[in-house]
Formats: sequence, structure tokens, C-alpha cells
Amino acid sequence: MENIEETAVVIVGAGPAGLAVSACLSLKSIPYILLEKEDCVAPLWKKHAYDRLHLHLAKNYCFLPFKPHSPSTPTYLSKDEFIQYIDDYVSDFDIKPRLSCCVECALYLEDERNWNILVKNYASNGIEIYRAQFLVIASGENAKGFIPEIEGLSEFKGQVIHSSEYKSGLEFHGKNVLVIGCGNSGMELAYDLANYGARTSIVIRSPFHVVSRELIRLGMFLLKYFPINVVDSLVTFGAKTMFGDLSKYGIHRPKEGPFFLKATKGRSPVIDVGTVSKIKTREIKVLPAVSSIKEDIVVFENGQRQAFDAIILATGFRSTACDWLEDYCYVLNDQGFPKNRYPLHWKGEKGVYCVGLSKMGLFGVSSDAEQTANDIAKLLHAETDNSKGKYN
Ligand SMILES: Cc1cc2nc3c(=O)[nH]c(=O)nc-3n(C[C@H](O)[C@H](O)[C@H](O)COP(=O)(O)OP(=O)(O)OC[C@H]3O[C@@H](n4cnc5c(N)ncnc54)[C@H](O)[C@@H]3O)c2cc1C
Ligand SMILES: NC(=O)C1=CN([C@@H]2O[C@H](COP(=O)(O)OP(=O)(O)OC[C@H]3O[C@@H](n4cnc5c(N)ncnc54)[C@H](OP(=O)(O)O)[C@@H]3O)[C@@H](O)[C@H]2O)C=CC1
Ligand SMILES: O=C(O)C(=O)Cc1c[nH]c2ccccc12
Repeated sequence: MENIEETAVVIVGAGPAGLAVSACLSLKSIPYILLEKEDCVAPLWKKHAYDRLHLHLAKNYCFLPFKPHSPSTPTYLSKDEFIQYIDDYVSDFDIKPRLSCCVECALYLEDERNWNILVKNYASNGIEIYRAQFLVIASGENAKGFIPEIEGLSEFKGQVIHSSEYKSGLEFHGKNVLVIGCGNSGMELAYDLANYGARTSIVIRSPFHVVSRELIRLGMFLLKYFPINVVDSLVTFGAKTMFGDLSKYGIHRPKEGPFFLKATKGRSPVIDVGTVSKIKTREIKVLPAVSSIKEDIVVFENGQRQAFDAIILATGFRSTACDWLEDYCYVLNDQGFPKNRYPLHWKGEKGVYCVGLSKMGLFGVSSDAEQTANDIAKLLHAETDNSKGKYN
């Protein structure tokens, strides 16, 4: 029994979401334990993001609770500036995450009315058990890279990496590289590869919106005053004027608008960083879906075949919360996202909360964290009348 540590709240994941909840709880003097499986905070940003990354949204949409960005930072922060902000956040709020602690199982015991959390400590190689009244799922929408099933992929003769392992195009100079996936990662990695002198191709298999970051900024502002369909029409008109008809290059726009798709399906518009002009000049070649791979040859759905030295899978990410949360179905769907629809997504039953799973970026992270901490504080205060000082 003595090796079970008790606290009010256990938070799984020390990315921006876990850190934001920690800060909010700490300001309310609510005890918590923050568990992170990797050896640093915000590893998505520190270890799994490419060098040239800048935030796509202006800084007034990308801050955590109680710490707006300094006026001296640029409107669109670089990866390093955002990491500095995160590190400052950790010291400002005196957050002490337990690193290299991977949550393997979280189970709610009805008779105890507590969460029991089983943790593998990679540093000590031991197993630890925590007990808490509240559990916060802050393990992220991007917990693992998604590797699609493509016939022959595992036998491909060249290098295969996921976008989360890509740093820069330096090592690909002069090579034939295929980027599979045309979300924000794929489009930006293709641009970076071409800049470094790689012969670059990108697979585009579905329609998507290409916009500029200024159009998205304008759209975010207009959404405060106008309905989504009006803003979508304006932004789409702006994007068509800016980029022209891209259908002859294999880029088609969906029927639904960019903000509508973000709000309903979580699909982000692609914010162009210069890829489109490289596609127009054919410096980046657009190819259709892959049907199979044989040795170093990739066969495409139109029958075309081409040899490549490397494949970058910019095929997105998956939530892994269902892997460690027992009986997840009362709070999560099978994809590891909240079962309740926005704006009620953040609260589950039995004292479990979802922070950062609303597909609303850092803006959503902050709002979920504040609502979660407020709710926990309310429930604890209601309780203190009956049993005082349980955690102090
Ligand atoms: C390349 C890239 C760029 C992005 N740029 C922007 C942007 O400009 N603006 C924006 O708003 N959003 C952006 N996003 C979205 C971004 O994911 C979020 O804004 C932000 O990182 C989410 O924070 P999070 O804490 O929810 O998730 P994460 O940062 O993924 O943190 C989750 C943490 O949980 C840990 N974890 C997972 N499972 C366990 C476990 N079982 N036990 C212990 N720990 C665990 C992980 O190691 C991770 O550290 C970007 C995403 C990517 C991939
Ligand atoms: N600077 C920034 O702020 C950045 C932000 N981000 C954000 O991070 C999140 C993740 O982005 P990203 O990594 O691009 O992932 P996404 O999930 O947004 O995109 C994945 C892409 O891979 C495609 N894909 C998946 N499987 C296959 C397959 N078998 N064959 C061909 N294509 C396939 C998808 O196409 P389909 O639709 O057909 O399935 C889609 O185009 C997003 O929210 C994004 O906006 C990412 C990079 C930079
Ligand atoms: O980078 C992303 O994909 C994000 O999730 C940030 C984001 C939140 N809301 C948006 C609306 C349009 C474009 C990006 C985002």
C-alpha cells in the first residue's frame, strides 16, 4: 500500500495541454501529479517537429492560460520561440513534471471512487501506482505517427520516415524523395526538401483548402462577428484570388468551407508557405495515390511508376488514449477522441477530463484547461464541507 502515491489530480502528458492544466490547478492550490512518457516537456515541439516550423496561427491564438506572449515576440512564433515560451511557462508556474513516466493503464474503481494509474518509469525501470480522484487526459491528438498500410512499404529499398522524424532537407540533397500526404506537414516538408535541392514529389489524393496565414488570421477575426458560412465564402474567395485555379496541378478545393471543415471534422486548411508556387513551376511534382511499392519503385493509381531514394510519410497522427484508459467508451470514441460533442467535449464521467482533444489547436487547449481546473475546483470545494483537507 505504501508505494501507492495519492493526489487529487493525475494529468497524463506534459505537452502544452498538461502544462496548462497544471498551471490552472496550481493557482487554485489543487495538488496534482503530471506524468510524461518522454524525457522532456512538450516533446512534440522539442523532438518531433521540423526545423523551419513556425506557428500557423498568430500569437494571440497560441498562448496558454495566464501568460500572453510578450509584445516583443513576432506575430508568428518560430518553433524555438514557442519552446522558449513553454520553458518559461514551466518555471513561471513552478511545474514539476515526472518525466520518463509512461501511463500504461488507468482504471476507475467504483467502490473506491478513485482512479488507479499504473506507470512504467523508464528511468528506474520500475512500476509505480498513483491514485487520484480526477484524471486528465492530456496525451494529445498527435500521440503517435500514423503509418498507412501500403502494399510493399515495409520492403521499400530506400529510407522511410514519418514526418515527426523529419528535421530538414539537408540530408536529402540530390535525392529523389516522395512525400505521401498533403496536410500542413506534407506541404511544408515538400517545400523544405525542394529548397535543399531534393527532387521532390508529393502525393495528393483528396481535396483540401490552400490558404495563407493572413487569410486565416482575418477569418479568425471575422468569426467573432459573422457566421461561419459568410467567413468561409470570404476566405475561399480570397484564396482563389491569391492562388488561382489549382485544379490543373492536382489540387482541388472541397465543397465545404475551410472553417466549417475545421469545426466539424477537425481538418485543417493548408497554410501555404511557398509550396504552391513550386508546384506551379513543377519544381515539386504532384502524384496521385500510391497503389503499391516494389523494391525502390513506387506504383501510382494512374499506373505511373517511379524510383525513389526516400519516402516521407506525412500521413498524420493518432490519439493513443484508448490504449491505456480502461473502459474508455464512456468518455472516448474508438479513435481516442471525446465522445461528447464540442463544446461539452472536455468533461467525461467519473472525474475524467479531456484537454487538448478538440482539434482546435492551442486555442482549444487553453480553453479546455481552464474549464477543467474550474470544474475540479468546484467539485472539491463542494466536498471540503464534508471531508476537510484530504490532500493537504
Ligand atoms: C507539426 C505540428 C505543428 C503544429 N502547429 C500548431 C500551431 O501552430 N498552432 C496550434 O494551435 N496548434 C498546432 N499544432 C497542434 C498541436 O498538436 C497542439 O497545438 C499542441 O501541441 C497540443 O498540445 P497537447 O499537449 O494537447 O499535445 P502534445 O503536445 O502532443 O502533448 C501530449 C503529451 O502527452 C504525452 N503522452 C502521450 N501518451 C502518454 C502516456 N501514455 N503517458 C505519459 N505521457 C504520454 C506525449 O509524450 C506528449 O508529450 C501543431 C501540431 C503539429 C504536429
Ligand atoms: N506550422 C504549423 O502550425 C503546422 C501545423 N500542423 C498541424 O498538425 C496537425 C497534423 O498535420 P499533418 O501532420 O499534416 O497531418 P494531417 O492529418 O493534417 O494530414 C495527413 C495527410 O496525409 C494524407 N494521407 C493519409 N494517409 C494517406 C495515404 N495512405 N496515401 C496518401 N495520403 C494519405 C491525408 O490525406 P486524406 O485526407 O486523403 O486522408 C492528409 O493529406 C494538423 O492539425 C496541422 O494543421 C502541421 C504542420 C505544421
Ligand atoms: O494547426 C492546426 O491545425 C490547428 O489546429 C490550429 C487551428 C485552430 N483553428 C484553426 C483554424 C484554421 C486553421 C488552423 C487552426
